Amino acid sequence: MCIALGDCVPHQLPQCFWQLAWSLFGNRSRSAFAIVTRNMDIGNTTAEPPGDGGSFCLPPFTLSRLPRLSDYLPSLPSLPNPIDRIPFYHPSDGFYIAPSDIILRNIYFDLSCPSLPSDRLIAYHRAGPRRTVHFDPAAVCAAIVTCGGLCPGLNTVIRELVVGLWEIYGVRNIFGVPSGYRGFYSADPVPLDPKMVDDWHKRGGTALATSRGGFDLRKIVEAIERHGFNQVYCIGGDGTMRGAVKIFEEIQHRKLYVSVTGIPKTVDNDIGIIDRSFGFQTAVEMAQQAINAAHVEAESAVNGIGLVKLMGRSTGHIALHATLSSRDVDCCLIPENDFYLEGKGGLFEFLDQRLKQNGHAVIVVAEGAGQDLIPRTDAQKEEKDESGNPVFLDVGAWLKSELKSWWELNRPGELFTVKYIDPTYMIRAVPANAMDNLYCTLLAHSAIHGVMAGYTGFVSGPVNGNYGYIPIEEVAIAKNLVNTKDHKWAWVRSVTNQPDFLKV
Ligand SMILES: Nc1ncnc2c1ncn2[C@@H]1O[C@H](COP(=O)(O)OP(=O)(O)OP(=O)(O)O)[C@@H](O)[C@H]1O
Ligand SMILES: O=P(O)(O)OC[C@H]1O[C@](O)(CO)[C@@H](O)[C@@H]1O
Ligand SMILES: [Mg+2]
Repeated sequence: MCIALGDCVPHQLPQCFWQLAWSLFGNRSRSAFAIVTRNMDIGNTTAEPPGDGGSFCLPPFTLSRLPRLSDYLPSLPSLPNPIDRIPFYHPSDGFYIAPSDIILRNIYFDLSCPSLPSDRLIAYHRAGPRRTVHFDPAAVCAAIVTCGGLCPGLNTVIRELVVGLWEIYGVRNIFGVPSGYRGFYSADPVPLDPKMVDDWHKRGGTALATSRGGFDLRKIVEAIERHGFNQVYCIGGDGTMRGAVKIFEEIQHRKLYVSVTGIPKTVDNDIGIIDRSFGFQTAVEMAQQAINAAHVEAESAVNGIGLVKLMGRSTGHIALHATLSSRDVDCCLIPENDFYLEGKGGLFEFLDQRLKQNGHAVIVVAEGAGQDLIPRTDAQKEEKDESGNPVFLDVGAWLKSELKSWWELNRPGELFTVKYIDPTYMIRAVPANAMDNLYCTLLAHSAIHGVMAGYTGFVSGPVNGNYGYIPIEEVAIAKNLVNTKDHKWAWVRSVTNQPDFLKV
């Protein structure tokens, strides 16, 4: 648990902190509280919880340093935020975010640990408009690019970048880069304005088009210079973020007056640090429709199995969340948890029991699960897509065929059917739902505020519900895997009663 205290005098902190903490949360022993003051004193206090009997000391938090254009361009213009002049906003006290406003990466701690690991004590700058900006709106030339696979909400982010830049900051030169990173050097930029993007949030896909591969750093940076772009918004997944890191580093190396920001996108929800990626909720909702259909098909057959393959290259978040929200699933297979088919504790034994009990069963499998079980040629082992991601074999089709062989061998002549549903692209090609649209708007506007304030090489995103600015390198390497040792996975197993697939 963490509390941010606004205007406390540091020496009064323990007293007022506990009063506030206790008024809010009551007597919860072993909760960790970080102390944050306006003058950037962070943590490092010893306080005794009333009635708890113990005392503890939180080490200081480390504020993750955000790159700024002023790191290498010392004489940038410093201008009042144009929001001051917009009648809708009336910026009041507390409207602008100060450099001392931070958010915490972790908000729970185990105080019984002898020393808290420093990588858990990280803080980030809070996202939002700053009092001064380092770009004159009239001189801004913004580029927006979408890379990697589709994800619900891509068009909303583009729309909100255009509308936010135009309406909030008065920027008039905004361009879409067609077809992903390769479009910087192989296509003409498309001018964008609010009228043109007006209904894009209602459309699936990306109106700018996307692609994999084609990352030629020299050509991309030369194109940025040639077109005069000074703000580059890269919307994409982990690969896109790694590419954005390289673009940012090269721009820094060349000392260019160009700010680069990443807006994390991935339907798989495999990007770390941020709470979740946009479009994920929408994808889970769509996945549930496929599970419903599989359940109806399975229930309506004799010894029916409904099999649904969902996206999730290296993570099973979609499968897990769709399973938990559906409650019709008998077994959820994800890449983070190996499984096996035959023998004691295997999938077949489990399904045999379920069919005897219920007459039907539903299996959800993430596309990256069980890949090591599927026989493949040497060429197939080496296959990669244009971005270098491994190409998977169809686990659903393989499982369907294995299930049929198993049944024919063990219960020949008895009725049995497997209905395989593959909604892979359907769950990501749809427009974002209401909550994802809202999320996309906040992401886009946070990114704009950070860029206008002169930050660069950063990603904006929600961390424990608060929007922050995170150095892009950190996001590019942070992976969000399903933790099969935590409560959520235990919850899946308790809902499905599926085996743990730990061979005994
Ligand atoms: N290490 C890297 N360095 C530079 N560019 C990269 C790197 N990895 C990927 N890219 C580029 O980023 C773009 C998108 O990468 P990729 O196809 O892996 O999708 P992604 O951004 O990870 O999104 P998703 O996985 O959600 O579909 C591609 O143009 C690819 O060439
Ligand atoms: O067929 P495509 O467009 O390469 O995308 C497939 C991949 O993209 C994702 O949707 C996102 O990375 C993965 O779940 C999936 O493996
Ligand atoms: Mg990726």
